[in-house]
Amino acid sequence: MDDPETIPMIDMAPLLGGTPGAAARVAADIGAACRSTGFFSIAGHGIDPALLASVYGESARFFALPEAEKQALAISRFGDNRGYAGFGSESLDPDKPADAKEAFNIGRDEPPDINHWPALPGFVDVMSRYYAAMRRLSEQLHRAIAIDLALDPDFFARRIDRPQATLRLLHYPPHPGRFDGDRYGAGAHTDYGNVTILSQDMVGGLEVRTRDGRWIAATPVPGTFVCNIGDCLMRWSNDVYVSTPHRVANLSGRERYSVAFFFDPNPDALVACLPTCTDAGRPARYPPILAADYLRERLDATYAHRQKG
Ligand SMILES: O=C(O)CCC(=O)C(=O)O
Ligand SMILES: [Fe+2]
Repeated sequence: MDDPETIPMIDMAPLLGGTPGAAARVAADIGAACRSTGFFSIAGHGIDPALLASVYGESARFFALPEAEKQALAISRFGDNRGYAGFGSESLDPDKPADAKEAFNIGRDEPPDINHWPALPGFVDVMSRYYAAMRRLSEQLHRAIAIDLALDPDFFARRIDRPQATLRLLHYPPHPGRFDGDRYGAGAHTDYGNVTILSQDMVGGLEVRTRDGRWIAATPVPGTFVCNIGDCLMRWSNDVYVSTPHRVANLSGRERYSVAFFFDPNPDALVACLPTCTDAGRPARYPPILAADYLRERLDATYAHRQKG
């Protein structure tokens, strides 16, 4: 479990329907991963494979739309982190050239639904169902995290019931030109929120940096998701959990599609050092901050169009 070379595979089924003892063991496994590499894969998660297949189908249809139709939905037109991010609009690693990818972001769709949807029949229904399923899974992960951190198992529940969660469809064309180690599909970065749940196709290309600085492949495994801790939960847990750099290089010569779900707390959740993550030898390292302010800070650093001056 603590081998920094591999991303552990955790069967979530006992957490969802097992005895309290079995659930506690899953929580402990998740916690061990969150403390070491900050990455783990999950099986037994209960997500319908047919729904996931539909998400990939709709995603491919969306990215195949004419450029003008996609640009009409550009995030930069709306400024609310929803919509289309075209090639060159984003540098996850600000020291590198823009990422070789395009993306489409969907935020919470409870009324009023302020997402910028493409005119594709079926798209909204599929994405809304997947968003809801990912939200439930994120809540279950937070319950496990609370158990692992010796908090009330429901500690996070009322802090994540209006989450700032984003479903993000991603498309990486074959890497442009010869790979020179400079331009990535997604430059090295950490995620911003609490947890990310990622589905990737079988093409591969996601890499994770180990604690000792080497990059290891997060090899695709059918029917599973890759989960990782983001900076917000690292801060909340006083660095007990780690948010780990990762990147994507699509050197396969094929198109790569992935689907990320970034789950961040309620805007008004106070991210203040968790009581069980501090003691005399480990004072709180960060001042409290509202989750909305923290997320805004981090997004501003990524999107060129948000940068002022
Ligand atoms: O596409 C992937 O496999 C990972 C994407 C990612 O890390 C991100 O968008 O934050
Ligand atoms: Fe990421």
